[in-house]
Amino acid sequence: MADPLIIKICGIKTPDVLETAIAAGTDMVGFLHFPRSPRHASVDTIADLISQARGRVQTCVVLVNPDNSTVAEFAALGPDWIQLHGPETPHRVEAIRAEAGVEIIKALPIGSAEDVGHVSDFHEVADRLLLDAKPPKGADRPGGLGDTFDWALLKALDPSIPFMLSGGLTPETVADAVRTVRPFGLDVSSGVESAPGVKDKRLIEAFIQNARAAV
Ligand SMILES: O=C(O)c1ccccc1NCC(=O)[C@H](O)[C@H](O)COP(=O)(O)O
Repeated sequence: MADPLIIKICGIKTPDVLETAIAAGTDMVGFLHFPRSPRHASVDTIADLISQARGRVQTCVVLVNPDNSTVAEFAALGPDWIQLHGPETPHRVEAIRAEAGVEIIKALPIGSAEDVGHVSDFHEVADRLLLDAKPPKGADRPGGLGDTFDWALLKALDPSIPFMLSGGLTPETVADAVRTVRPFGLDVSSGVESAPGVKDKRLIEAFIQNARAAV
């Protein structure tokens, strides 16, 4: 039997959307703290959402290049994961992992063969890797842009490195992504929204259903 596919619905900021994602069968949920994002949630909101999700699905707080006090503040809320979605170096990821005492997902931007070459630098220092589309120059945030990258670039990746796939996935494209790329997990944000930051129940359900049917 194939390993179960791990699905993470990212950028949840309200209790009702959290309930929708859990009922639809997600494995993980992501809460984002980055004020420039349409998916930004305050510390208090994230604390409440983590409490609501605890013991039901895995929770992940997404941070961008956080300082030590920010890491400590969010680690104290008791998420299962902290996702680092900025330009953190391998050394910094390792330090945050030790400091937080929480498992770490490192998101890595992929836009070229050179980017694929850097993935192995993070294999030992993070608990999971998330490969996402590299944002265009001048983008106001490093993720959640709904852009896809060229999955063929991943043919050059060391096959012993497991990863989650992200970047522009939608209910229409997710089955192809699962069959073509064979990631152990998926992450989605824009593709399950009706407008930036507004999650859509039917899109969440369709995404999860189509992803699981493709395994
Ligand atoms: O979603 C954001 O606005 C965001 C902002 C800053 C850092 C990370 C962000 N998103 C993190 C994610 O894990 C997204 O789900 C991932 O980039 C995929 O997004 P999308 O292409 O919209 O599905």
